[in-house]
Amino acid sequence: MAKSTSGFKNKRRGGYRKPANNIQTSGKQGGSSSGSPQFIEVDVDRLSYDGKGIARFNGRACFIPDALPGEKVKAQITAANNKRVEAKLIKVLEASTERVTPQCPVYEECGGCDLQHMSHQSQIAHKQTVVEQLLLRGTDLEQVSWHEPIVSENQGYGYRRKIRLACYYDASCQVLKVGFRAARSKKIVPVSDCAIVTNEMKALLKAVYGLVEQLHQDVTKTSVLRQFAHIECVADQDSQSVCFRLLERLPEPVESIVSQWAETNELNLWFRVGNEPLTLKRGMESVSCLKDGVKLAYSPEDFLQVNAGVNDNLVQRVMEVLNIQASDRVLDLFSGLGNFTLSSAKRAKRVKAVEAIDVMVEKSLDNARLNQLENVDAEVQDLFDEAALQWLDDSCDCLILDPPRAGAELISQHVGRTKARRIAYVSCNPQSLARDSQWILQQGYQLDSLTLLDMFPQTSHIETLAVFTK
Ligand SMILES: C[S@@+](CC[C@H](N)C(=O)[O-])C[C@H]1O[C@@H](n2cnc3c(N)ncnc32)[C@H](O)[C@@H]1O
Repeated sequence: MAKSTSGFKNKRRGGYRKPANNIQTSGKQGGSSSGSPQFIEVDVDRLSYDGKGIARFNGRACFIPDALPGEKVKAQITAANNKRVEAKLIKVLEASTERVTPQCPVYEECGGCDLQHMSHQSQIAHKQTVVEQLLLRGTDLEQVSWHEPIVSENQGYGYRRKIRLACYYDASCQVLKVGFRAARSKKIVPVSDCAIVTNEMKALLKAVYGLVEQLHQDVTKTSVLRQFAHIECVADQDSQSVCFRLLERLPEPVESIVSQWAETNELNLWFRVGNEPLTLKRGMESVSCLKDGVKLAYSPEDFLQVNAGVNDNLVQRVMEVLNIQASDRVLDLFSGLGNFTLSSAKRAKRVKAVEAIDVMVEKSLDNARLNQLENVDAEVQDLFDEAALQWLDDSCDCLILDPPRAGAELISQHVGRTKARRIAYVSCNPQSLARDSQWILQQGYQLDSLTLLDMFPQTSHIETLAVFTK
């Protein structure tokens, strides 16, 4: 793979996130006392959990995005306090063998990815190390055992099937800007050549930018272009959908330009205007198909796992490790549209799906009907609320947990009450996973295995499957 060894430009031009712990952004401790920029040359020793290179500088940890362990780099200090220094990469002086050339033409500006400069294999190894360190630190475990990771194809490119495009009408140049936000900034970066999206999404992006161009020609009223808040796009082999999130309804002639555009590109077209309900203007709800034949209907605004290939393998792996028997009751918590519910229902006696959003609960029941599954119950519950514990006692043989980043602390604290023999915990935050694992272990479960899920390659987001048994 091609290596980029020098002249690596700063990719954080768009802005700088002021660190929380009272860090100075003036020259007092970080820059020179005159306030002029301070450049340093340092050796990078390791990566932080969120993928920044860490070096030592004057006895403090110095965090440098885009730098890799084993590299000597020139960096510019952007902020500092007594404990830590923040710096931006100016130049790689000696490159790591793990450094690769990012495929995306807008990688340096866009806030979407932060690890494209690291080989795909090293990203996976790094993420595995982070999970292991956090688990060993946060629990009484002395070692953990790993399954083969579930790896994204194509070296971790071309996988993302769902994106949200930010929109901003720039009155100074009378232009509607559409794209991803730059890192820690409101600036919008056009992403017509985004390298991490699916081929179908690439085609859809081309179509969206074509529509934006047409609107600039046909719609002269700025009051119309201001109405675009954001655009949700979903595109994979199964279907392509777009949802325009609008502040106010578009005038009829403009709406018909958009409808005609959707017709020409054979897209499912949705609008959400202000707080009004989501409406399907053209086409139909999308349906995603899993390997085991399960069909999942969804709209572009629903939570959908962004990496279809990894998700499909994940669902099958969860089914395997839970080893669901025909007499089993399965409890699927944080169930969304029923991604795990339906495959479980094909194997189990009965499945109960629990989720906070009522629309998702309704859709999971619709999805059960779509798959002719009659053994699914679904209900709305806030699983961070003590009231959710009332029905936990002796509720299942197998438990699936797939919480948001905050994790599932309350449920983990009481998980023994479910009487589950096996637990599959799908985590998108290794810190909450480590905390919750300790609660689960304290109730007599053992951690059987971990699987690194390469759900978000080229980014520092970490997804893991942890399997507990009793
Ligand atoms: C990571 S998603 C997983 C969804 C689903 N399991 C899937 O694979 O598509 C987390 C889900 O938890 C739901 N959720 C978030 N907070 C919740 C809460 N406090 N109680 C119950 N569900 C919640 C979200 O609405 C979302 O559907």
